[in-house]
Amino acid sequence: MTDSILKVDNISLAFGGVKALTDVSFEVPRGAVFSIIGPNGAGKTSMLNCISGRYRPNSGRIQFNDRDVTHLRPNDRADMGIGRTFQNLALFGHMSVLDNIMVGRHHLMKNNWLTGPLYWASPAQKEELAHRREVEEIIDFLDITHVRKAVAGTLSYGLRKRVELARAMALKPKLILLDEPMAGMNLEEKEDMARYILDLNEEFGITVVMIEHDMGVVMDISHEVMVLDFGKKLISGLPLDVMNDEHVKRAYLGLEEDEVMQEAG
Ligand SMILES: Nc1ncnc2c1ncn2[C@@H]1O[C@H](COP(=O)(O)OP(=O)(O)OP(=O)(O)O)[C@@H](O)[C@H]1O
Repeated sequence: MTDSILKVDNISLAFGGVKALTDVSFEVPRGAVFSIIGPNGAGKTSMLNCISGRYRPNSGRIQFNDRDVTHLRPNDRADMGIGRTFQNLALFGHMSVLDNIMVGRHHLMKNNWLTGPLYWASPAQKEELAHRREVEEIIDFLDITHVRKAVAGTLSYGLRKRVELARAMALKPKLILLDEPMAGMNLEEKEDMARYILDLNEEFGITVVMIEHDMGVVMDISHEVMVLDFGKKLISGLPLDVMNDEHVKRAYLGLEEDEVMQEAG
């Protein structure tokens, strides 16, 4: 039996008359890179928002590590180990890279503003140092040491996306939700980001659920792929099986088989 870190059962979500998701069920194996693909408006971001707790589904159930989290708030889910990045950049542009990443760390710190005035007491100081060390490790891992003191807003788009990933990793997630991590990137930046995603999956053991439009990337780095179409699940399975599925080719890709394979590089 597969060990699933995430189990999504019959999730439905509507905005007024718009059915964003209809009875979507799937499981994400622990340790997998799981990609969600589908045309614009298919419900991909809505699904991610249901998992992170930003949206409350109208019906269905979401289990994380065998705990029902359907009714938990986003912060509680973050505490349990669900991290995320957003489709649009959500960094504090005026703050340094280091401070932006420390924000991601905040919820792990026991010594908060209440104990802040006691900063000089050694436990708080030790804790701060330990956090800094782990954050520096992430900075090193993502090769952003050279910009750690830079103001985030001044960095290139590709670098800012990497800082955002660092901030999500700082939360020490067991599961990370990535909403189009490569959108707007050039080829080189995409290749770098794909490498970091694979490494964080393999080296840090973080399970990845990712929305991505670039089929080459999806085919390259995913262990499993799910296709959404008009809020419904079309299929999920191994990348090649999904790409070769007749419904997927017709409904989503609109490509002939040889073109599909070409797209996948
Ligand atoms: N907050 C919201 N209020 C109203 N409608 C919404 C909201 N969020 C999503 N929708 C609608 O739900 C449907 C699914 O949208 P969603 O953003 O989840 O799709 P998507 O697959 O992520 O699309 P894209 O690839 O364009 O990001 C769309 O019809 C969208 O207009």
